[in-house]
Amino acid sequence: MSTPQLVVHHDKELMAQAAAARLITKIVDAQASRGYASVVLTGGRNGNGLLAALAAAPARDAIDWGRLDLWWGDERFLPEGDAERNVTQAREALLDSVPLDPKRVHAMPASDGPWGADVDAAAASYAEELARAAGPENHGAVPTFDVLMLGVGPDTHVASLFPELPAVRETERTVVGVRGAPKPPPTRVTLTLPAIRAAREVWLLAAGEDKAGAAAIALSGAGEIQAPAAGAAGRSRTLWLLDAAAASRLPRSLYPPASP
Ligand SMILES: O=C1O[C@H](COP(=O)(O)O)[C@@H](O)[C@H](O)[C@H]1O
Repeated sequence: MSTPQLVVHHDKELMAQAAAARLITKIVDAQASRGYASVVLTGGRNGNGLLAALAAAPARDAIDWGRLDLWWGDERFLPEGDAERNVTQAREALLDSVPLDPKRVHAMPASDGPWGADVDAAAASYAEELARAAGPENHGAVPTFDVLMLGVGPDTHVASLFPELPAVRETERTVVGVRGAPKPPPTRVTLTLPAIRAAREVWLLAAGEDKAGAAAIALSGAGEIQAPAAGAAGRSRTLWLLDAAAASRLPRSLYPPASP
């Protein structure tokens, strides 16, 4: 696993714009070298802010939207079209305004889908969808995502991995159902830490004063069961994208960087 790197922007608007620019470059580079790119989206305010910034960026037209696979890190297990579903919010922020290939948009199941209210069956079906997309080098688990984004919650949760709940302890399955989440809605579907760690790059997004405590805890050596954000890392890069407010309680040894 890679060691976290930090980039701190002045405010959350700038953070969203800079992260969107970074994502455009990543996608364009992956498409140039491999023919397609694979990105995992996050829900939450910071993730949706990034998507809105991407929608407003003229350079978005550099992306070949038809050769982009989109997955989700987690979903609120609600009916299709519910305004609180992460996919609904992503569609509003960006996806409805770009020419994606619908077959490459892998939304997580809804609570009124083929598995009804059975969140475990819904999670298992998403795991199967991921496994079908994985290549032989991925050992049948999940594709090697180019970038996997995670909004960091004020309690250090990422995706729907909440402190101390069973999902954050999962070591075998790639996707699990969550019940009793402390943030509504209580029932969710989430990638697990093993699936997250299969990504080439993991980007953690934290903007706003309410994220300052979470960033400080996760980056100060906390365990992943107590602070799930501490366990999120990419194979080749782990990037924390913060604004100054979210970085305000980081230990001096981490930020600002020591001068030579
Ligand atoms: O519920 C969720 O919350 C987190 C963080 O959201 P934020 O609004 O505090 O930024 C998000 O990462 C996750 O995908 C989402 O389902």
